[in-house]
Order: sequence, then C-alpha cells, then structure tokens
Amino acid sequence: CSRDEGAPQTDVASGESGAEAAVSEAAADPVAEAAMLEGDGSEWRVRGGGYDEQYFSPLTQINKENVGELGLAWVSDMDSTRGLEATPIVVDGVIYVTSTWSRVFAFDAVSGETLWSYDPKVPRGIGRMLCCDVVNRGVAVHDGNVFFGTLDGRLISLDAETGKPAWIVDTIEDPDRPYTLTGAPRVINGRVVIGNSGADRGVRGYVTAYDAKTGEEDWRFWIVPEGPDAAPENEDVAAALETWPDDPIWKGKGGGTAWDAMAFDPELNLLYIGTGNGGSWKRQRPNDKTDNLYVSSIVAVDADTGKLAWHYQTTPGDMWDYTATNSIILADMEVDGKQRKVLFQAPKNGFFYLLDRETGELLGADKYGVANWASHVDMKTGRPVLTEQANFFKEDQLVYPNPNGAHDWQAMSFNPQTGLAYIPALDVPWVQSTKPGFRYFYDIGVPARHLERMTAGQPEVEKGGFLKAWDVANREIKWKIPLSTTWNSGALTTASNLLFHASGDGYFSAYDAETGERLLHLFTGNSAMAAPVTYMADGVQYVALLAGYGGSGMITIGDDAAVKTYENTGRLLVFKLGGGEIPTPKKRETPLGPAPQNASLPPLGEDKLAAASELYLNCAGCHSTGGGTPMLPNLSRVPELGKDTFRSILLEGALVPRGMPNFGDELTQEDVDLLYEYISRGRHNVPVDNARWY
Ligand SMILES: O=C(O)c1cc(C(=O)O)c2c(n1)C(=O)C(=O)c1cc(C(=O)O)[nH]c1-2
Repeated sequence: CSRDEGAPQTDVASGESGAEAAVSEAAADPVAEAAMLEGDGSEWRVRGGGYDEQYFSPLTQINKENVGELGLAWVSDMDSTRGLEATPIVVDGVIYVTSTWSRVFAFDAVSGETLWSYDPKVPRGIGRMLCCDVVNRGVAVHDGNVFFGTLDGRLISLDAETGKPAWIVDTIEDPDRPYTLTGAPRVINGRVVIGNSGADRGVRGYVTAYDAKTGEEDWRFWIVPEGPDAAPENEDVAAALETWPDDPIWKGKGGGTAWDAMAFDPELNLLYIGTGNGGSWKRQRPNDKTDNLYVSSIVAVDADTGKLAWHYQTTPGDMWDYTATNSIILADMEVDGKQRKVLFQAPKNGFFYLLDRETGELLGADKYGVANWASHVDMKTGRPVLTEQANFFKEDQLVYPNPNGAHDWQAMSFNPQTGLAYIPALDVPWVQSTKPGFRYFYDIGVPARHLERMTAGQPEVEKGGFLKAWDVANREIKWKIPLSTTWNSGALTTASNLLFHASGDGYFSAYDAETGERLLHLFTGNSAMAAPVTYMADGVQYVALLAGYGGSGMITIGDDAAVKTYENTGRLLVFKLGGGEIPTPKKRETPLGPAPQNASLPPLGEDKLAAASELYLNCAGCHSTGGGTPMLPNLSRVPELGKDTFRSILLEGALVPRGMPNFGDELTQEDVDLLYEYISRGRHNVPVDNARWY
C-alpha cells in the first residue's frame, strides 16, 4: 500500500460548541429529522430515499400512462471509463454524486451545470489493493456539508456550496493493513457513520461514527476480534471471540468488513449494519466448529453508543464470500397476522431473510435464488443446513451462488403499496477450489473453471441475470424478468407503482411494479450498475441514473453488454417527460472479444506456458482473459510498447499515475519477461482454465 503518497491529513476543526454538544443537539429528535429528510419526495436527501433504505419515492407525476414519454433532460460526463456505483443525492436543487477514484461532483439538478468538483487525489497505485475496481458508492449530505469516503480510507467533509474541505480524518486504524474504502457514509444523529473494505485481503472490519461538525471520533463497532490473544475492546468483542478458533493464524485478518448496507430506525434508535465475509474464505477459520461472529451478519447497534443490541448471522463461519453487506430495508407490515416492524435482506447466500427489527427474531428465511450450499434454514435454530456442495475442501464442485452472490451490492428496492421487494439478482454458479489460483486473495486459491465445462451433466437451471419481485410478507417470488446480462443496476420504485431499472445491455427500463410488464425501454448505450433516483424541481419530476460499468462485474460481463460495443463512458443521465434523444457513447473501433494469437513467434513450450498462465492470473483479476475487459486497456497492445516499457510499468510503476499498480515487490524481471512473451503471443486472449469466475 502506498499510503505515503498524498497521505491523508488530519485536519479536525474544533466545533464552536464542542463535539458532544453538536452531536446531542442534532440527535434531539431523530424521528422528526428522519421525517424531514424523507420529506415529500421532491428531494433525494439520503441514500435509500430515507433511513429505511426502501428506494421508494412518493412522486407520481411520471406514471404508467406517461412513462413511455421519458426522454433525456440532460447528461453529464463523469470523466470516467470505469465502475460508477453512487446513488445520487439531491438536496436544495443540487445533485451530489461520486465518480471513480473517490471524486465528488455537484451538478445543478435542472440544468446539469457542474457547480464544483473535488478530487481527493487518491494514490493511483491503490488499484491493486481493491477487490472490485476503483469505485465509490456515494456521498451523504447533511446540514450544509457533503461527506464521503476515499479509496485510501479518508472520510472527508466538504462545504456543500463551495466543495471546499471542512475536515478530513483518516479512518484507517492501521495503515500497514490492506484496508480500502468504497462505501457511502450515513449521517445519523449528528454523526457520520462509515465502514471499510478489504476482508478478502485480510483486515479486521469495523464501523466508526464521527461527529459531523468536527470529525472527532465518537464510537467504533468492531465487527470481529483482533485475534485469539488480544484483549477484547468491550463485551461485544468478547462475545464474538468465543466463536473464533484459538489459532493465531487469523490474527488481525478476521474480515467482516461493512462496505455497503446500513439502515436506521429513529424510533428504536437502532442502526442496522450488514457485515462482510470472513477474512479468509477458508482454512484459517475452521468453520465447522466456529461461527466467527460478527462475520456475514446483520448487526443492530445503538446509534448513540455503537453497542450491540442484537445480531443475526446469515452465514455462520462463512467460507464462500457470502457477505451480508447487501441492502437492508426497513418496513412495517403484517406478517402471519401480526403487525411487525420488520427488516429484510437478500444477501449473497441466496436466502431472503425477514426479521423483527426490534428483537432480531427470525420470521422468514427462504430461497430467492438458486442456492445449493444449504438445503434450507432451520427456523428453530436460525441456522442454514449445509449440503455436500458446501464442503470447501472437496474439489471441482459446482456451487450456487458464486461470490458475486445471488444478489450483490446493487440496491434492492421495496414498494409498500405492492408489498414487493425488487432484487437485482443473478443465478450463476462457480467452482471453488483449494488449488492455487488468483493470488489476489491473500491466502487461498479460488480459481474457477469454464461454466460450460463444469455445468455439463448437471441438472439444468435457468442461469443468468434477473430482476426479481419478492413478496416480502408471503415469502415467495411473485415474478422475475430475465435479463441478458448478469450484472445490472440497482432498482427504484415509485408511488405510481413504477419500477425503474437499467441493464448491462445498455437499456434503461420502467416496469409495472405490480405485474413486471415493461412500459419503457430506452437505449442509452451505457451499461449501468448504480440505482436510479427521482426528484422534483420547478414542478417537473426527473429520474437520474449514474451509468458506468465495472465493480466486480468487470471480469465477468456477458456477451450482450453494451460496453462491448460502446465505450464505457461514465455519465449521469437525467430523464424527464418529453425529454430529448439520448446520444450514445462512442462506438469502439474494434468490438471487444478474443483476438487472434500471434503465430509468427515460436511457441513457448509447455513448462513456460504453464508458468506464464499461472503468472497471468495476477493480471486476469482486472484485465481478464479472452480479449480484455471494457474498462481497462487491452493487453494486446503490449508488444507495441516493447519489453523495456513493459518492465518499467510492472517493476517500476511507470503507469501508476494512470491507475496501473506497481508490482515491483512481487514479480521478478524473469516473471515480467515471461509475461511479456505470453502476452506477445496473444495467449492472454485465450480464455484459460482457472482464469475466470464464470
Ligand atoms: O470484503 C470486502 O471488503 C469487499 C469489498 C468490496 C468493495 O469494497 O467494493 C466488495 C466485496 N467485498 C465483495 O465481496 C463484492 O462482491 C463486491 C462487489 C463490488 C463492486 O463494487 O462491484 N465490491 C465488492
């Protein structure tokens, strides 16, 4: 990690009335504050449209009859060709949104004019530490300030009007550990709450609350213990420690990082946090005996103290990257004849969980996707009943879901009128293996094989990407829409019973939220991942979509993805009734796909080829195989650069300023020369065994 480059400064202003006074003042009436933030829906002030994270808007100007008339109001270039994941936040006529490399933009919500932008100058070498692209999931806006996290772990408060920093704090506990940060902060009771990322590389996850006025740290919730020999910080950590093995190997690396979902109930004053996978997917945590709390869990903490109220672990002793960081939605509804305050989640593991959010009582756990790692959840114990496929140590098993889950971070939405939750879902298997593979994972090999080969002879399931409507109270799928790509956008639903969604094939669509009938199908030419939002300005309802493909879908896009034909030009697209034509991004000069191998060079020989393809796994995590990814340069141009330049890129970091990390500490010159020969022969264009997830 090159944290020394452009190192974060701590610049904590001392608030006039002191941290405590500021926090308690803002917390005076959390219920009234939550109602104010949700308002009448004309703004989109908090991430999910409200603290309940429903991604539901009460706006009705756009309805089933007129939605077909949507066209472009304005479009803004996000200066990015990689993944864009932010939910736009709309306050006082301004849209605040983040781009790649944790940059923030403020646009006039009506004209699209750029009001200001802020670049925190994240050290570009950090790309190597990230599991899933140089993404950011957006800002929080509160009381005249814009808060956001940076890839290198800073939390920054900007003046909402000018974009100038008010304070900057470093949220990273230990700069020598491979922490990163991609999630959006939430402002709750006058505190800015933020988690972090890096579980796959071995960090100890935590969530911290800072005073919104001053940046002073107020409380921290440790998701996992430090290690078997370390004194627990408090009784919640002590309780968690009981569920970990007495083996120093997981020390400091337990994982559980909270990198996306949070929701808040102001009446109960409980903050709900979704936690991530274990720091090692296997081996180091003998999970047959230990649950590894609070990994892959929903934890409810007191919003003023960070003290645990209850927890529910969706995947005890997780070994499959089955994070529970996915959307957590709060609603009040009748379940089995009883009115309940519920919370629900469709985490990666394929089960839809319905909980009483006051107590954590499990009310339902039902498969919403294909999941063969567990047969069912025992409603008495709340635990999944594992199948043979769950055995990590048995080679070549086809497991559903894969590590992108049956649903990843893309926002699920909930319409209280239809009672349906809309899940951007995928049913795609993978093959887990303990053989060495991607070196990216700090201690394990998790290669995958070709889906076609591995699924031969397996029972047929309908694989692919879907938009699924889940009846929350009745605990069943109502309908699902098949999509031609597996990696698609978050969902938005409105009081007109509309459902908005964008797919990887470049279409922005609206559906009847009751039936799933498609009412709008607009070609934008952009593959999108982030959730659309809606707002009103000067009596006009707008729908905004941030579009730019990447994230962990970067190496797994389907053949129909628009980014194969069009440039992955990051854009904020804003629609209104009677709007205009949508200009598509520029077409690629050569559509992406496997390029020919170079037959003019002598073959490498079996041993060298095997060694080179193993080395290439270092590259494949981002650059993929079979012709490269749409987000990063196609390595077929490497021979044009020549061997010396290739060496200087990999061993000296010549392209670090452009986001290509330096591998000088890991690869030798001999390795690099071998890679050069491999790529020069076009071998990286051959989709090799073990080099793709699916
Ligand atoms: O364990 C982690 O800390 C962590 C972090 C992130 C991230 O910060 O983006 C992702 C994941 N895990 C992950 O498991 C995952 O599927 C994922 C997808 C994406 C994305 O942006 O598309 N990020 C992440």
